Amino acid sequence: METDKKIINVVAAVICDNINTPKKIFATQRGYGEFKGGWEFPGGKVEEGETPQEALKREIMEELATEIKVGDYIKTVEYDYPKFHLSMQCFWCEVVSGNLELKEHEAARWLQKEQIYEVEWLPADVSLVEKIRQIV
Ligand SMILES: Nc1nc2c([nH]c(=O)n2[C@H]2C[C@H](O)[C@@H](COP(=O)(O)OP(=O)(O)OP(=O)(O)O)O2)c(=O)[nH]1
Repeated sequence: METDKKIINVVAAVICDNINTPKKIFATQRGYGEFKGGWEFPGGKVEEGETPQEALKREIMEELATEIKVGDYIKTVEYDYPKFHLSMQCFWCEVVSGNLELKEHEAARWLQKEQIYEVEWLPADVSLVEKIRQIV
């Protein structure tokens, strides 16, 4: 990793049907910006003073108008994009209330194990997706 590169700290929610026995995961397609059209796990940048869990709950409420429960930590993705270094903490999550309305995203899909590579994941997500595929 280049030392002069900006580090962006992000949290991502792997929203699943059931946190104890996940069989389906919720993927979203970015609706704007540099990575528009790429598929990801909803989430975003952690703000100062927030825990990762607080950041995730805030982001999912903003992006999907949905309240989530944040469960176990999955992994932290470290990925060097040309313009920044991404450090992304990922957690299993479950819907508590709300309907996963797409406020910012272009599209969304619930994916089962065998469908997981049907969408074009952002480059940073590939290692996470592989780990999840071994679990669901
Ligand atoms: N939320 C999320 N971001 C991801 C994933 N994979 C990945 O490379 N990213 C990148 C895309 C963005 O550069 C960054 C997330 O920041 P963000 O969601 O706040 O995105 P943004 O650039 O639209 O920020 P902003 O305009 O809202 O400030 O991390 C992922 O699975 N989920």
